[in-house]
Amino acid sequence: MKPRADGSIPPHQPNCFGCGPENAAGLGLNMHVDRSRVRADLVLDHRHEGAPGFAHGGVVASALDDLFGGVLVMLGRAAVTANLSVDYRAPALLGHRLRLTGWCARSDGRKLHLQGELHDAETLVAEARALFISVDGDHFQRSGATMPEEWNRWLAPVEAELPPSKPDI
Ligand SMILES: CCCCCCCCCCCC(=O)SCCNC(=O)CCNC(=O)[C@H](O)C(C)(C)COP(=O)(O)OP(=O)(O)OC[C@H]1O[C@@H](n2cnc3c(N)ncnc32)[C@H](O)[C@@H]1OP(=O)(O)O
Repeated sequence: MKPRADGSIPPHQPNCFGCGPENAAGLGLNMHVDRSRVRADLVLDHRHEGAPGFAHGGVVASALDDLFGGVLVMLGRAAVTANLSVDYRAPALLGHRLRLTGWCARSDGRKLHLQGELHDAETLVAEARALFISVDGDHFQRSGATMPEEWNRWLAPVEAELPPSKPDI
């Protein structure tokens, strides 16, 4: 799995909660590569509500987690979230166009240290740090479900160091 020629990132799989177009309960993220970052716009609605008019914090965390899944595609690494930390800086308002940005701060063997931000125009709404751990195909066999064809190439183990990247926002 890799970004398309136009920089857009294909869904992890059609039913992915974050980016799958066939998941009616999903967030419908459309991600794209912008230099060494991944970006996506997100408009949340009443399905995602916590306090009246505000997005649920868990939904914000899910969006950032899946955005990191887009960074994995950009990097060509198959990995899973080991740790995700979110600082909520301002309420995420329903109906507003929110912008997600994610990048790889550094890698250390199997460990990928990813960072991301969520903005509403110029307002920083949330920032996240995550530890992802590279995995191979055996990790996903445990569900017993059929893996998407395009994951096969992605799931080859990779140990090489990745160059650091920083956001430009
Ligand atoms: C196609 C795919 C794409 C999939 C993309 C699909 C869509 C993307 C969606 C977003 C991503 C998700 O939600 S993923 C779903 C949520 N995540 C999961 O289900 C993962 C569940 N956890 C696991 O399966 C496991 O714990 C792993 C794979 C993360 C690690 O297990 P392991 O492989 O046995 O490795 P282990 O030896 O424990 O750890 C390796 C090193 O990492 C460190 N380490 C491990 N966990 C942590 C931790 N929480 N905090 C600090 N450090 C940690 C260890 O100390 C060790 O350091 P050292 O001793 O080497 O120094």
